[in-house]
Amino acid sequence: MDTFSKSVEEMSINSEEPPQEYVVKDCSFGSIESSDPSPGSIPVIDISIFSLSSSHDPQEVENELEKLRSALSSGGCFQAIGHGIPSSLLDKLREVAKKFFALPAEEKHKYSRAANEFEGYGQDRVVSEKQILDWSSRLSLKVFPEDQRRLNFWPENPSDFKDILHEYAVKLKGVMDILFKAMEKSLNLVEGSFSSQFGDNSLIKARFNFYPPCSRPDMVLGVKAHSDRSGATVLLQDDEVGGLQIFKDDKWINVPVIPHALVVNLGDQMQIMSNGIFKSPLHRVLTNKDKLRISVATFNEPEPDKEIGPVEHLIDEKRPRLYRNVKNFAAFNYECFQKGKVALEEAKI
Ligand SMILES: O=C(O)CCC(=O)C(=O)O
Ligand SMILES: [Fe+2]
Repeated sequence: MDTFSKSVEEMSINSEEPPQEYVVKDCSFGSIESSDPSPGSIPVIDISIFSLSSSHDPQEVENELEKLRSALSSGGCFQAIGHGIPSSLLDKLREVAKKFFALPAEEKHKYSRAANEFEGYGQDRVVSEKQILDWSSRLSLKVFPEDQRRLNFWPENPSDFKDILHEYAVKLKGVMDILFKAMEKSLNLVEGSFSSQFGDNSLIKARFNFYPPCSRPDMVLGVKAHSDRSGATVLLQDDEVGGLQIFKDDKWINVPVIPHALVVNLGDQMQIMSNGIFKSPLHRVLTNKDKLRISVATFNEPEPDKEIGPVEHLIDEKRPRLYRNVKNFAAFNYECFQKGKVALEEAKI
């Protein structure tokens, strides 16, 4: 068996030196050591204030909307508290994820992803020989629309995996709705300016990330620097182990672990819809020598066939249209990636 087909889980158990394919050589966004270890400036926003049932003072709401607008137009990222998803459910979601990744390899391979597909269990999609591989395994599942679920990829073991993911996804959809309304309000847009662009059958995809310990955290990344191709991404981090970093003001900033907060970062499609006002941040994940890390990312994407583009109200002489309309951005993004191009740049006018 060549090193290429060995899983990171296997290599981690044997404390193997990572093969060349995993070693980050020339990173155009700064080397791994260039990380700024100082506590960063990722804002924490109490989003309970944005919910319909909230009876807060209008000035207080206004202040929080301003905080949201500022977070999304600078770093493109914040930590949401007051989201209303019970802590016990978040703990259970991390628990079923841990149990799944702890299964024997043969058991997990029942859910293996086909080479050219995104759903299922596996590692990076390899598109070029020069590609540096991520030190992680993933399980990707489409959760909405519900009738598009491919349940053969949803683990039978642990037996409560499906129910817990479903319960989380339903609650998360509610959180996303609140967030989109707040984002629209924060830019004085009419309700639906962003959300209606997603269509009635918008997608929510979940990605369970597993980062086993790595003997060379100085040379290998859990996930290479990337921006998400989603509209918005909500991430449940590990409750103990950090590693996620956001590129902000030309520095890598650590996203602190707040066990029951949800990290919200925008994806490329919201940068397009907001005509570049909101940012889709570059982010990456460091590896850890001793501890494994788990995260669950959920991506909200427009219906693939729906054309999206900058909201008219955000285009004027001072801020001319930056992006053209695009559709099926996920496929477009993948195509660009294969050609070594950046999708967001290619969508520019
Ligand atoms: O594991 C994390 O903290 C981030 C994962 C991520 O960026 C992704 O799945 O797109
Ligand atoms: Fe990401």
